[in-house]
Amino acid sequence: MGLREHPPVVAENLGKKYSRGWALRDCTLQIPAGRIVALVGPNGAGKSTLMGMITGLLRPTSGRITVFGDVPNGRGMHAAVAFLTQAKPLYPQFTVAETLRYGESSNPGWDQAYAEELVRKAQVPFAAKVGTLSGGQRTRVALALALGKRPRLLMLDEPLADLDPLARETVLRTLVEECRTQGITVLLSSHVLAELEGVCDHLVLLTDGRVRLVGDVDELLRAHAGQPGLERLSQLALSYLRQAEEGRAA
Ligand SMILES: Nc1ncnc2c1ncn2[C@@H]1O[C@H](COP(=O)(O)OP(=O)(O)OP(=O)(O)O)[C@@H](O)[C@H]1O
Repeated sequence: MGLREHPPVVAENLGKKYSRGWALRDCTLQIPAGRIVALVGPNGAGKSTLMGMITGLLRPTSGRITVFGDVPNGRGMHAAVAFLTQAKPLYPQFTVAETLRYGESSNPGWDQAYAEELVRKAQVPFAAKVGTLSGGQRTRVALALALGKRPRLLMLDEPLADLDPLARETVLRTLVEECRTQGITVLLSSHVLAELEGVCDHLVLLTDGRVRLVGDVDELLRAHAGQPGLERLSQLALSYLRQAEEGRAA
């Protein structure tokens, strides 16, 4: 079976236990190709843990995970996956051009022309040192570095958290347009439910290390049709987050 026929992520009874207990338990889900997936859950729900197991940096304690059909081996990320976190590990002393050159030297499938086009679209000067850029500009460079790899799955762990609302909106819109055009599957973790509205077409909602809700947004909304106040993705997610919170308090 080719790369494109395997779903980007398949998890079966996946679990991760740290010294303090289970961070993720009995996680069974598929992330279908081409979707923009919202990964939602309160602090400590297990979102980063799930992403860590997709990258292979974290080993499962139980169950199984495959990424495009392969079991992550911990020896580096799957070539078809790019990962962007809030930390955006860019070298501040590098210029933007040097940063892209670094991307070229460390990624076999690197597309220099595409990465340059993304930087140009963002109007970030190639000669500027990364350390002198604004948060929004740095995010655009980090995004060019991630997309220049030509990934099939792009994972974003709260990458917009340090941006102002306008920059968030611009970066998110650009990102989604780019990924939809290229057919890239996106797994986007965010605490800002409103900004996922109209952007994400699939939802994975975790609470207390368990999958509470998963599926295409259309289908989930249809399944809750007729329930007032559950007409939108953000409302649906909020209602499940509240239920989990109330369950914990009871
Ligand atoms: N290295 C670690 N050692 C011990 N416990 C950990 C470790 N990493 C995460 N945990 C715990 O696992 C649970 C899930 O953490 P995780 O970071 O996956 O949650 P999250 O949903 O990404 O949270 P946030 O929204 O705050 O980023 C938390 O209880 C956390 O304290």
